[in-house]
Amino acid sequence: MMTWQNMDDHHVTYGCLQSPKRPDQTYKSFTAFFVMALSTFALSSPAFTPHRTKFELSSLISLKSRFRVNFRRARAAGIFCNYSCLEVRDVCYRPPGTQVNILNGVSFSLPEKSFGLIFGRSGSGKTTLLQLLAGLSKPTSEKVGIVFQFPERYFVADNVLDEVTFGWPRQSGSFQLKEYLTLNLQRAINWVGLNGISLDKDPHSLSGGYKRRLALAIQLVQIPDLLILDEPLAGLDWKARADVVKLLEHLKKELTILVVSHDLKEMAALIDHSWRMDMGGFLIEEQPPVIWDSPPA
Ligand SMILES: Nc1ncnc2c1ncn2[C@@H]1O[C@H](COP(=O)(O)OP(=O)(O)OP(=O)(O)O)[C@@H](O)[C@H]1O
Repeated sequence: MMTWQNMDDHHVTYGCLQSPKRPDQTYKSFTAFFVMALSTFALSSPAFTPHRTKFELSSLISLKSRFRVNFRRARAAGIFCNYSCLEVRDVCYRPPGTQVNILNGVSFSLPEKSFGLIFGRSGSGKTTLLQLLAGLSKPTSEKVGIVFQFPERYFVADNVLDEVTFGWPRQSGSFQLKEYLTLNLQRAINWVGLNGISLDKDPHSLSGGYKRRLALAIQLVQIPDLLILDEPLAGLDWKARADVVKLLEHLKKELTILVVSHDLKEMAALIDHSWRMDMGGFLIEEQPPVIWDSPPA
């Protein structure tokens, strides 16, 4: 296991982290996409204020080469990294200015095109893990889509089209990328069932369920190999919740999905693998206690 400590005193240790990826794909930089994802969704944790988001992005870029070194060492140490599997090994995290780890030796693997759920008590470190995965997965993954809690709070445009294309390259030299994104846009809109909605519509005027669909569509334009969702049902009424669950059921056939949620009963039918995050940031493979209407306090 290697230790990496960045300039801002984040303390992260990890052994190996590899995202789903087909063997025939070559590594490419998706910095533009990542900037788009993170600038669209300002992250809710104090560790990820917009100010910090900017810092994290620059850290990620500098982390890239170190990460590759670490990856090779991890393999040499006997950690198996399957190219069609998200593999996380021995991840620890301690925020700046603190002496206690929020995450402690977190390890898990999630096969391609399967649905993983992480559940656990408030404050156990679930969101922190997703934030870390969003950052650390960048150097080795083709495409990772991330939708954090209440993404609609961070919509910035006054029509659906501008919202989906926010952050797309504007300079003339990137025509090919724009063409690629435009072709994928229609597919993403169809995938989430937004095709009945006018692209002129103000995203803030959409219903709760449709706002969530829009947030998913923004990520799906890139056809991510891994889609990470933090509390995708939070704040929705029963109909919108049922619609989003149905949508996830559909997406699960196409993508690898990792979800953090307290809505265990509604997620139950989707789950292929699940883990409980215990206080102190310890992750344990476990079936969710679906007999409860809501998790115990
Ligand atoms: N930058 C930080 N500095 C100090 N403590 C932090 C920082 N970021 C998160 N924490 C603490 O880490 C713990 C885990 O937070 P996190 O948001 O990951 O929990 P969670 O399991 O996602 O909770 P919930 O289910 O309520 O969303 C909390 O006690 C939180 O206060």
